[in-house]
Amino acid sequence: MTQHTTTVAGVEVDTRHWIGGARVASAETFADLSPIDGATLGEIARGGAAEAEAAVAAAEAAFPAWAATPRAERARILHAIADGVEKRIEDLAKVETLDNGALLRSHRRGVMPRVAHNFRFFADWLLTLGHEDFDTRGHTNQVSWDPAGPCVLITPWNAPLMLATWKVAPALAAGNTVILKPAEWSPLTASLLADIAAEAGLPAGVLNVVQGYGAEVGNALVSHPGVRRISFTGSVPTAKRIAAAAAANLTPLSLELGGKSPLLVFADADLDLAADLAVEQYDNAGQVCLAATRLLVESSVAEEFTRRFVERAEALVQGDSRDGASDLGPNIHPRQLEKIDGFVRRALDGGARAVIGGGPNTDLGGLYYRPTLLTGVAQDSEIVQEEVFGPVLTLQTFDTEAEAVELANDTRFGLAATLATGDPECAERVSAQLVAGTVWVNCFFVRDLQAPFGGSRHSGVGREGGTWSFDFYCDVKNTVTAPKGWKDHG
Ligand SMILES: NC(=O)c1ccc[n+]([C@@H]2O[C@H](COP(=O)([O-])OP(=O)(O)OC[C@H]3O[C@@H](n4cnc5c(N)ncnc54)[C@H](O)[C@@H]3O)[C@@H](O)[C@H]2O)c1
Ligand SMILES: O=C/C=C/C=C(\O)C(=O)O
Repeated sequence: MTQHTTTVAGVEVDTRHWIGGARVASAETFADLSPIDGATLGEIARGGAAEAEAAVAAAEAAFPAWAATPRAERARILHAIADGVEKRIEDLAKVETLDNGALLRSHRRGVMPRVAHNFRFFADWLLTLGHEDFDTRGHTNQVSWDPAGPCVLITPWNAPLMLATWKVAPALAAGNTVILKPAEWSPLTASLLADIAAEAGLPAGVLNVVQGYGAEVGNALVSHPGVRRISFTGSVPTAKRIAAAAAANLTPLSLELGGKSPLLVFADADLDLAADLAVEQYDNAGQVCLAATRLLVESSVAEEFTRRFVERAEALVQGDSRDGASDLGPNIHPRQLEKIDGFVRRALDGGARAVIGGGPNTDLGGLYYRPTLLTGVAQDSEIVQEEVFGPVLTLQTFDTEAEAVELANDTRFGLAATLATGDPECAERVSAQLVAGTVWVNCFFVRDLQAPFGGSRHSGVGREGGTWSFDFYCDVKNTVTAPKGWKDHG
């Protein structure tokens, strides 16, 4: 008999889909492995075209009633989901850690509280959306935020529940129904979210979770003509496939993609702060889209900066993600480790030098890669141009502000940039010239959910966050009403 649940870190997780308020199995399953020790965490339902069809049908059927639910009631239910997340932070943190290998302490303290905040923030923001009235020659214009319909949300494995709920919450708040397809390398917390949402009173069919491979059920979902919005976070090659599928139905898209973001360190920077910011780029074993993986340092301080950076990087503890002393856990999957090592090997063969790291951590074995810093890298080399998505940074130097900007902008990405400088005018001048969705000055990863978030160039299409999320997830309407007794003689 097929098992429909698995117990992970003492937490029972349903391994089936959640469609129309019911658990649905598939004939086939796939194995979900833990990056920490390679253990099989569960056999997960492997959806295909039939499950995609059923999920879209459920989302279509649930849409009219949810769209007609008063905003205050939708907001109340989203807050109840946040309450449910907060009650289960420990369960969610433990399951996510085993599933994607990120640090347990980060999941407990930062990520899962942020998941709850995603729901609270968009519930509250919904209630602030105005009916902006304005006047045109006596006529009133009234802008309204109408729900769009079923939304397909496709998410990656590097921060599974955080990145999923950053889309689920605004999509639901806007009055849409949702089909969430989590990444196949980290499917578990999405299933727990389905339980939490049902317990919070979210009506059947409003949130559906479909498991399986991108090329199978993912492709069927994004190709479906009944879908009104597709929001995707993931890699550039997948984004191109999804955009092509969406084009056939003209389905509006939001794409949050990869990056190769710079950290610019100017000579007048607080070098301790700059080194702290640089070392932070190893967080989540480098599997962060926003990571500033290219350190661009003014020549006159490069040696001193490097010394302070290396001192900090060498103090990082690599080990089991459940251990509170660990700063860096494993990478997600053997394929990812091979990919990371391939980038580093080719860079070293091409003449780069590893200041620290440069290969897998053979003391720990498994999927641990040593935090790596490469110098002697050419601007047009693969290691400078392509996203590694592992704990690998490069360091290049510059002599002038203009050169710093030129290097910073010289990739096909434009997700984020971080500046370390003591001169606010320099920060302002440089920020104005950078191609990036977010620029942080003397800080990193400070995220206010009302801010626009997204990437330029190949880092994405569109922005989400605050009103930008509702702009995407709603059919925005303008109703123009003539004054009483008005006749157009025009
Ligand atoms: N900009 C951001 O906000 C952000 C945040 C996190 C990660 N990322 C990026 O995500 C990437 C890492 O994630 P990944 O390796 O999981 O990305 P990926 O593109 O391989 O997969 C992402 C998701 O897309 C699905 N998918 C794959 N093929 C599909 C298809 N043909 N149709 C529909 N769905 C399909 C996968 O199953 C998965 O759920 C990195 O490039 C990273 O920079 C971006
Ligand atoms: O790995 C990428 C992390 C992205 C972060 C967000 O999307 C966010 O903070 O909302």
